[in-house]
Amino acid sequence: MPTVLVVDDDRTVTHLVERALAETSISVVTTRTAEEGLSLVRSAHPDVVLLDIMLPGTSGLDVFHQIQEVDRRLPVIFITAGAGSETAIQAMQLGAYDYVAKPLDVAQLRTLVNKALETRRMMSVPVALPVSAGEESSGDLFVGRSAEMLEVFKSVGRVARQNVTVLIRGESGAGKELVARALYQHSDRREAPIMAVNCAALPDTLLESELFGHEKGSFTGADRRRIGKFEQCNGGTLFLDEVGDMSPLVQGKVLRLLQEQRFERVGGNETIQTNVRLIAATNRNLEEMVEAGSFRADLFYRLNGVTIFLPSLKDRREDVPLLLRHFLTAASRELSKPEIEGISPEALELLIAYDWPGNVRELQSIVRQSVLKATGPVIVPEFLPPEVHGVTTGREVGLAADGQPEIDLKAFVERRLGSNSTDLYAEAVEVMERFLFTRVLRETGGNQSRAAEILGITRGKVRDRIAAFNISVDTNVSIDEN
Ligand SMILES: Nc1ncnc2c1ncn2[C@@H]1O[C@H](COP(=O)(O)OP(=O)(O)OP(=O)(O)O)[C@@H](O)[C@H]1O
Repeated sequence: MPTVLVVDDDRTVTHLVERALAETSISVVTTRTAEEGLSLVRSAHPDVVLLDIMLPGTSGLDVFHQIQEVDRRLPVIFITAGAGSETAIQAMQLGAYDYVAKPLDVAQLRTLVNKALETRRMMSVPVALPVSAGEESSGDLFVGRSAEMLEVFKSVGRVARQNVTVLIRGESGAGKELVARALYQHSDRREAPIMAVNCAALPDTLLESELFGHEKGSFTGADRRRIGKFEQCNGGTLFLDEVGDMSPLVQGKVLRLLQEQRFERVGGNETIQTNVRLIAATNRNLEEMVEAGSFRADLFYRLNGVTIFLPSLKDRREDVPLLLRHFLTAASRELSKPEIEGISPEALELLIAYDWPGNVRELQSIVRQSVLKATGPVIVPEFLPPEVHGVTTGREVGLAADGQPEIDLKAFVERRLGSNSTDLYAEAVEVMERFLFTRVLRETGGNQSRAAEILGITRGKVRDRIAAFNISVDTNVSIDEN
C-alpha cells in the first residue's frame, strides 16, 4: 500500500490530508517535527512527502535537502502559507515535486498525491534489462525473447547512455513507456528525476503551461507563477508521451528547446536555460502527419534521430507464452489466488492465435480477468473473455464434446484469406502442427517416444515442437509458474 508522509506542525493540515485520503488505498503517516519526519523517511519508506515549508525552528528547504540525501527519487510536495511565495518557486527549482498553498483544497490535493505516486512508481520500478542478445534473467520485468524484442533491448543498451533525444514508436499498449523507463534507468541521469507528460491528455494551452510553466496573470485563472516540467526537470529526463498530439505552437516551442535548451514561461520575457533529456513516444504515423502539414517536419527530423520501434504483439507471438506466465504469476499473487497452477493447452491455443489489438496491456488485463473468473486452479477456455474465442480462432480451434482439442482449418484459412495474409502457408502449418502435437501427446499421456512413433518422426523433432509451442507434457497444464 502506498504511503504518504505529512510533515506539518499545523494540525488542520494533517487532519485534512488524512480526511482527503481516507477513502483511498493510500496510507497516511503524520508528524509535527522535522526531526521525526526525517527519521520516518528512513523507517517508513514513504512514497510521497508533503512538507511544510515553515517548520518551527527550521526551514522546510533544509529538511528537503536532507530528504534528498536519503532518497533522491522521493517526490516532495511543499505546503506553503500563501500563493506565489518565492520560497516555493525556489523549492521547485531545487527539485521539489510541486507545492500547494494553504488553505488546502481536498480535490486538488488528492489529484496531486496520485500524480506524485505515479511518478514515484515510474522512477522506482526496476527494469532489469538484458543488454546483449540471449542474456537470461529470471527477474526481468521487461519480458521478451523474440528476435524483435531483443533488437529493442539492444537499441536501449546502445542509446541509453548517449545524451540524445529518443523517439519510441509503436501501437498503444505495446510497451513504449517501459522502453522509456529502461532508457532512463540505464542512463547517466538515473539519479535525477524523470517526469512524464501525456500530450494527448491536456488541451493546448494547459499543455503549454504544463511543459513551460506560466507567469502570474498570463491568462485567466493564472493566479500564481507556475514552474513547468522542462524547468522542474532540469538535469533530468522528460518523457513526452503521444508527441504527435501537440499543437503547432507547442511543437515550435519544443523544437526550440531541443535546439537551444532554452524557453520562456507562458506570458514571461525571461529566457530560461535548462538541461533536459527528452524521450518522446507516439503511436501516430508522423510521416503522414508531416505530409498533411499537421506535424512540423523540422521537429520530426529532430525527434527521429534515434528511433526505437516497438513491434505489435501479434508480430512477435513467441513472446505471448512468456508474457502470459509473467502476468499470471503476478495476478495470482496480487489477487490472492495462490492455487492458480497454469493455463490449459486449449486456452493457450486460443491466446496464442488471438491478434491482441490492445497489445501487452490487453494481455495483462485478460490474464487478470481470467484469474478472477477461474473457479479452479487451471485457466481453461471458459474463463477467457469472448473476444479471445470469437474474434480469432473461436470457430477454428475449440473443445470438442469429449474435451479434446478440435480444429477447423477451413474457417482459419477463410479468415486469413479475408485479411490478406501474405504468410498463409506458414500460418496454416503452424495451426495444424499445434493441434497435431497437442492431440497426439494427450493420446500418449505425454510420452514423447510413443508420440514420435505415431507421428513417424524423431524424438528430437517432437521435443523441438514441444518447446516451440510451449506444450507441457506432464499434465494438462501448458504453462506453469516454473
Ligand atoms: N515487454 C513487456 N514486459 C512486461 N510488461 C510489459 C511489456 N510491455 C508492456 N508491458 C506492460 O503493459 C502495459 C502497457 O505498456 P505501456 O504503458 O508501456 O504501453 P505504451 O506503448 O506506452 O501504451 P500507450 O501508447 O497507450 O501509452 C504496462 O502495464 C506495461 O508494464
